[in-house]
Amino acid sequence: MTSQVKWRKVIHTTYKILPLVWKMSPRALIVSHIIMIIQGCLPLVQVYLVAKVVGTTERVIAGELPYIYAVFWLLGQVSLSAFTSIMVLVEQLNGRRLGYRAANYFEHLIIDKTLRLSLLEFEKHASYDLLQLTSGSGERGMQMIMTLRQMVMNIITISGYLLTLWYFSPWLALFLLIVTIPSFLANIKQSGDRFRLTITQSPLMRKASYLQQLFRNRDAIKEIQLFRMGAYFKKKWNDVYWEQAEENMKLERKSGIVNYVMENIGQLSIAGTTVILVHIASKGRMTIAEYVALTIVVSSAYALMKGLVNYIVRFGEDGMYAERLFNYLQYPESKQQDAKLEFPKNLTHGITVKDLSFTYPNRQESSLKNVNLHIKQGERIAIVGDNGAGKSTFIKCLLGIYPVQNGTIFYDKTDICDIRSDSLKESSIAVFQDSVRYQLTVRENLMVGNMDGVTDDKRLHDALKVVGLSSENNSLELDTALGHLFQDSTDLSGGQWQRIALARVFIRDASFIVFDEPTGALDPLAEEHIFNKMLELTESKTAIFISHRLSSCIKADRIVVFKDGEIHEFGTHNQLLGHGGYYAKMFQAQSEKYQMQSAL
Ligand SMILES: Nc1ncnc2c1ncn2[C@@H]1O[C@H](COP(=O)(O)OP(=O)(O)OP(=O)(O)O)[C@@H](O)[C@H]1O
Repeated sequence: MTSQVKWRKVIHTTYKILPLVWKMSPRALIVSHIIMIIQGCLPLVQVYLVAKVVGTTERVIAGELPYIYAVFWLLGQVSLSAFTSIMVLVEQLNGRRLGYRAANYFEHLIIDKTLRLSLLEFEKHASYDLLQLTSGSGERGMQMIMTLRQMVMNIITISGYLLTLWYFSPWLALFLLIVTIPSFLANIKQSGDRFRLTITQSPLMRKASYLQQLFRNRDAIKEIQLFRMGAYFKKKWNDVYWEQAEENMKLERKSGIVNYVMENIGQLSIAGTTVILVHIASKGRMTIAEYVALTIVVSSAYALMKGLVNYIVRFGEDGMYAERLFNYLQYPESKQQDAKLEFPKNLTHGITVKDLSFTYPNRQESSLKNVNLHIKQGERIAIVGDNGAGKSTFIKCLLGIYPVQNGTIFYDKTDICDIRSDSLKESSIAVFQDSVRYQLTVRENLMVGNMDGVTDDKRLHDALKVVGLSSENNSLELDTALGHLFQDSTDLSGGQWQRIALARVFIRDASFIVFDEPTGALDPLAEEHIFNKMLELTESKTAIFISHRLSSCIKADRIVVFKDGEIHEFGTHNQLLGHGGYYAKMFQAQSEKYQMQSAL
């Protein structure tokens, strides 16, 4: 993102935002504009009333008018002030309402867009940053509209003031306009500096906030205390904090001096204008009442013009932030969005992978290289291999989480690229080693497996029973809130959270099931029990298990060994042992470990 306010972009963003705001709440926008016009005219009426009060009082003192006339105009002034306050209140409430709606509406746009983006986009640093930067951009967009409104309101009032001054002397109006120019230029310059600093500081701010958050995260605190890293992280945060604060203070000092000079120039300008007024009055071309009213006009017009400059600057800054929202919304979407076909209802032929290669966006080397594999319908495949061999990447491609870059994947005869994304997700289910621990109820955590089955308590209880979380003596209630973030919630152990994730599979009728090391935190008996249940469940289904515990893989129909992104070996357990290759070596190493442990 550019670190300068680009006015062409700001205007472009305004064009895009205005129709959205209109769509959100036309009534609130109309009300807002009517109030804006009224508010823009009120200061002129105020000046008129001041002139009337002073003029009438003068004549009352001179005995030309009865006392009641002065009271009448004073009452007019009080009524106007009450009316102005009501307008301000109505506008504040209306503005708030528009603000809430806008924040909500823009957040909907961001969430919907996020759901349509391929996960691969988030692997790219740039798009991840972009998502981070969208936070608050909706509010900035709304702020832009409100600022624009304020600008128009100021322009209406200023025009009225300038016309009034012009009526008495065009020089008055021109002088006032000219003296605002330095303040305008200084403000634009300051705004550019401020915006540039915010953008260049953004990585620093994120780092400071990350380090600060470490001290607010339960798991991180555990490690920090245990490894006595507190002082180190605190110093790291402190350094980043002050680096950022020093830069801010430097800019604030500079701005403070410029503002001081501008303020004094402003006061001198008002004094200069008043001298012109005195000169005109001395020529007998205005009354005392007009003189008083015009001095108010001069100081109010100057203040409003200064305000206008600030609004213009803020408008530019908000526009640049709001532009991020549109950048994000324009991000290329997953190609899967255009796919039209359904996932084959009952797989008959199975899954065929041809020459599949995959490279992560931020890496040079491919994580999958020309993978070829046919998985028959109803086959249970175990995938094994070293860390980083490409197992998870492979199944993410199979599940359509990552788009196919090179090669093809067929479900029966249908190319994965032609299968509608929601149909693919409906027909498959996967449990990962790092499943999300939703800080919600047990029921909601299970819902992730099957939204429709959420009211079928028996089915949910049965699933909990299979994974050992519901027994006659000790049962997890479906409406128990889980986690540690909210009051009255119960946290689970790592293994119990894994069981929750596994239970999702047992409430879903998917034809293709994937387990990506989801049993690492289970005790051996539970793992054996759940593994047998998984085999039962997947009896006639196509399933893939990724596991580092080779003893669990023996029962699989076939084992695929991944090495450096390629299929190194595949066959049944006995075939691979007989082959005496990498699998046999790994199996031997694990068996020896168990034998040694049992000998001890
Ligand atoms: N998001 C990512 N961005 C860049 N590279 C990645 C990403 N995820 C994985 N990789 C790289 O791709 C390769 C394959 O990773 P993958 O996660 O598929 O391995 P794995 O076999 O599942 O490993 P493990 O057994 O440790 O889970 C590794 O070299 C890894 O560093």
